[in-house]
Amino acid sequence: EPVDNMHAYLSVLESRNEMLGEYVVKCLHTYGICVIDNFLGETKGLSILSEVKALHNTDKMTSGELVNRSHGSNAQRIRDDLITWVDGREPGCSNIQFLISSMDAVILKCTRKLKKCTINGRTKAMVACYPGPSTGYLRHVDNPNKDGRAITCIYYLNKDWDSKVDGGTLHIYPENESRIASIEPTFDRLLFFWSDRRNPHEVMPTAKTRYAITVWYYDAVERKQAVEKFTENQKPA
Ligand SMILES: COc1ccc2cc(-c3cnc(C(=O)NCC(=O)O)c(O)c3)ccc2c1
Ligand SMILES: [Mn+2]
Repeated sequence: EPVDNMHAYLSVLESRNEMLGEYVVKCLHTYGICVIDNFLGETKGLSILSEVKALHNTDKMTSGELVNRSHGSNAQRIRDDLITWVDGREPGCSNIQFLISSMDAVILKCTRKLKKCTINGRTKAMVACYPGPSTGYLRHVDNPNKDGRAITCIYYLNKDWDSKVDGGTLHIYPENESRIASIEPTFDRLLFFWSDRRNPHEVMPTAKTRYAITVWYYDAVERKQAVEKFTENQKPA
């Protein structure tokens, strides 16, 4: 019966998220990085990709440019990605919303098992496009100054991507490690890594358009302190 099938489907999904959560926790504790391939499957991945392309083609994305102010006028471009923030309820973003819920479902299975961090919230989803050709994004740390972000979660949407030809590899330089993690932004790939100084990383120049959707998960304690500090600084003297 359809209801029984739905129950069966949901229990399979539940146990898959349980298994994925275990894997993510183990990888983060061991390497600080975790890659899951074939996260949502071809059909769902393609429907998310079509929504992202629509955002790009209807000029919903703006330059995330973070110009290096210290260079003044001859500002050196650090990155040339286009971005837009979505919470998933916008029209034409229902598949992006499904992705965000799927990311949340895995993180929910991790949060009790992660040592020294309690995940209690997240940012909206940042839909990013590195337009080919692009300079990529110079080496940086997502959260260098304790703004509350604990885990970076990136979903890649690039079909038939060959980094030897197309570039766009994400290099992560885990501190205390001599090895570099080279992650190709391939279709339906999900990546987690600690957002703080443990994981400096950079996006190599890309020859063609490169799409990704990123969500940052907050650590409850660090986020509370960051918000308190921010509001403290906002109070008139
Ligand atoms: C204040 O407004 C903003 C707006 C957008 C922002 C975007 C980033 C960001 C950080 N990291 C990456 C990255 O590492 N991508 C790795 C990959 O795509 O494989 C990336 O693409 C984008 C950081 C700060 C921002 C601040
Ligand atoms: Mn980053």
